[in-house]
Formats: sequence, C-alpha cells, structure tokens
Amino acid sequence: MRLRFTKMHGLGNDFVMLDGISQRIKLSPDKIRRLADRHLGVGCDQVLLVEAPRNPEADFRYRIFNADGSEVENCGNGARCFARFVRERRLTGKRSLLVETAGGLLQLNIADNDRVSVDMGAPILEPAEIPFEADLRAETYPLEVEGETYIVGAVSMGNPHAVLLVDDVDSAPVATLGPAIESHPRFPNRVNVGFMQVQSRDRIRLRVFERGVGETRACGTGACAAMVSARLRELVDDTVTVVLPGGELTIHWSAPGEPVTMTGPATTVFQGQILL
Ligand SMILES: N[C@@H](CCC[C@H](N)C(=O)O)C(=O)O
Repeated sequence: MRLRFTKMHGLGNDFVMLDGISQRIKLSPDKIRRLADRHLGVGCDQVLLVEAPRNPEADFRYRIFNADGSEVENCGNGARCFARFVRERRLTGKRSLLVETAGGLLQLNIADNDRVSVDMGAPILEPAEIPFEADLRAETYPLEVEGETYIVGAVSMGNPHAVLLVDDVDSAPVATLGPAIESHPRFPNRVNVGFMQVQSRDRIRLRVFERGVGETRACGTGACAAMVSARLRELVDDTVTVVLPGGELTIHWSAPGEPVTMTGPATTVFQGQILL
C-alpha cells in the first residue's frame, strides 16, 4: 500500500496525518507502529486518520492512534492540526468545523492568524467515567506508587489524565514516575501523566508523560486537564497560559460542567509518500 501523508506538529507534538477520504486506507496496530517509528518510518507521537463522518451533523471524523498502535479518544494538539490539514488539502473551505472523535464531538474555529481554538467539552470528573478507581469524587486523591504516596488530580478530557503538582517541572521525575503511574492498576485504561508547576494565577508550566508514547513536547488535552486540576485546587483564575517544552497554549475554563477552550498553533512540516 502506497500512502500519501502530511507531517504536522502542534508545539512539537508531532503527527502523521492521513487523508482517508481521497485514498483508501487500511491501518493495523503494526502499520501504525511502523509509520510512527522514528528510524524505520516517518516518525511521530500520533497517527491521525481523517475520514467521512458517521454522524450527519459532523463535517469529518478523525481517529487518533498513539505511537504504540493503540487507538484513543482525544488529542488536543491533533485537533488543531486536523483543522489546518482539511483546509490545506481543500477537503473543506470552512473555518468553523464540527468533528467526530472516539471521545465525542468537537467544535473547532480557525482564526485569521491561523491559530486554532477548540471547544474541548466539559471535563469529566466522576472517577468511574475517567476511568479511575476511587470510592468518591474528590479534587485530589492519594495514589500509592512503589511504596510512596503521591497526590494526584484525576480528569478526563475524553481521554484520562493524572495531574501532579510539583515545585519545579525541570527536576520532576517524569521518566520514572510517568510510566509507573501510566500503567497504575487504579487507571484501568492506563493514563496520561502531567507534572504541573503553578507559577502564578495565570501561568502553569507542564510536562506530560503520554500514554502509549512517553514524554512529548506538548499535550493539548494534558494542558486542559492541568488547568482543570489547578482550578479545582483554587490555584489559578479562569484563563491561563500553559507553558510546555514545545511552546505555549491558552486555556480557558470557568467551572465544572462548563467547556474547556484551548487555543494554539498548528504547523505543517512536509508531505510525502510511504510504502506500507
Ligand atoms: N498529544 C495529545 C494526546 C494524545 C493521546 C494520548 N496519548 C492518550 O493516550 O490519551 C494531545 O495533544 O492531547
């Protein structure tokens, strides 16, 4: 199979974008791992597949696959790249799009400066729906990992996130604690793990160990989850700049039940073809 693809990134969280509308594409976990391989394939954190929608209200359906081949529910940086991709490939002329994901419908708007805003929906905080094993919903939970107890926030933005508050993200144990929490038995679907340093009421620094990938330069849903967790702990106001290793996102959220809005850039790097 010869596949046309576009390489894109959102703040360095990089994607292989596939147009499954003008070409017939059959993916398997093995093919996704080969596409994502930085030595043997194109290389990316996620593979994003654009398809015709199933829901008649939506403009497109887009599917998200982690580098390990697993299909997941949501990807914030990917949503912004998706919006730019469908316009660049002339699959639509619209600047306002409704897109179907495995996690639900997302509304996206492309501004004149090519920054994209995404209505990421209301965060899910009920433990069973995240899913996270806990008797009662709380703002934070004690989590025992290898004999130590850590305090985590648990939030779903369609996909699951654990958020830890740290004094300094630069020295946070992302490479060791990240994978230990990612596969913690209290998160039955595994989890993305954010390490957040709150610098002021409108500025958060964040590193994310992503489920199915490892540490990435940025995670859009992770930035939303960090904002939600920081606000539930009453540490921030309703609009924050989240500073990730790859750059900055603006996140707005007021209160439980209200949607989170994420705004940031989406960048096209190159196009190519690959034999798979
Ligand atoms: N990079 C993404 C999140 C991608 C999915 C995540 N690794 C998961 O398994 O849920 C983002 O920008 O949100």
